[in-house]
Amino acid sequence: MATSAPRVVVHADKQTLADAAGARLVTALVDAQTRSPEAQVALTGGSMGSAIIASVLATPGRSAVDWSRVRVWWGDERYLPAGDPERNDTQNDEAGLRELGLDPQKVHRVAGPDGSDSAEASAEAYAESVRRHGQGGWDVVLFGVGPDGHVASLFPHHPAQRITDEIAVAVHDSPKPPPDRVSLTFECFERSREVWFLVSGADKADAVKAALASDADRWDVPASAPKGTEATLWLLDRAAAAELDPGDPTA
Ligand SMILES: O=C(O)[C@H](O)[C@@H](O)[C@H](O)[C@H](O)COP(=O)(O)O
Repeated sequence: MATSAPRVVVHADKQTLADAAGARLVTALVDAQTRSPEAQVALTGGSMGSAIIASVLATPGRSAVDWSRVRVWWGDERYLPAGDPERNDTQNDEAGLRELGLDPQKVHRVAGPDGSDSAEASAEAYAESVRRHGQGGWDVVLFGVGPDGHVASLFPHHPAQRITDEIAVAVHDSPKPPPDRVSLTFECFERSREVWFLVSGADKADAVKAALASDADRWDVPASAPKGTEATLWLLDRAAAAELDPGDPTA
């Protein structure tokens, strides 16, 4: 599948980055709804995953989106009971997701131990939901990036990232707590029109540099792998961009 080369956009600070990405997301969803009846977005956990939702909520133009026609997914989820404060969806809810006017039937949450027998069963059920309701692929996939270069719950040198021919996988022994997670796979992310990495802070600067290196290997730096078919955007604040070479064509 054709992929789009990464492009870097640097904002002054974390709040500006979140606000610009929030406005960008509103526009992307309006565009998606002019192409097809439903827009499909995959959200992320972590600090930027919540920050962009809070910014969308504060964007005046958000009413231009028909939120009842947006399908929401998560690139990964921590395998914890519904409502657990450590779950990505709970954190997104607290940031304002519930206030957007989404149709709860179209908000696809990953089952935790209260709704599935195992992380494997949860991953299989999630994959089935994607097959049933996400056939067209994602309009926008949001990723945070860890200081180790992970995306979603695909970690460097972790066997789960080697799994192909699956839509979603169970992840155990995650180096970032909690240890048990469910993640969409690299293969699944290939079905993305636009992939956006939202990265803030000096502790991420080395990971950003490594992911954008022309010889980056996904086994070492998972964030180097996902690419959109139409756009691959690295949306950074200045601190996260600090290690990029100003002469770099992507910078
Ligand atoms: O479950 C998670 O923790 C996330 O899905 C993870 O992939 C996150 O997005 C990155 O670790 C960045 O997190 P921060 O933005 O908090 O650094």
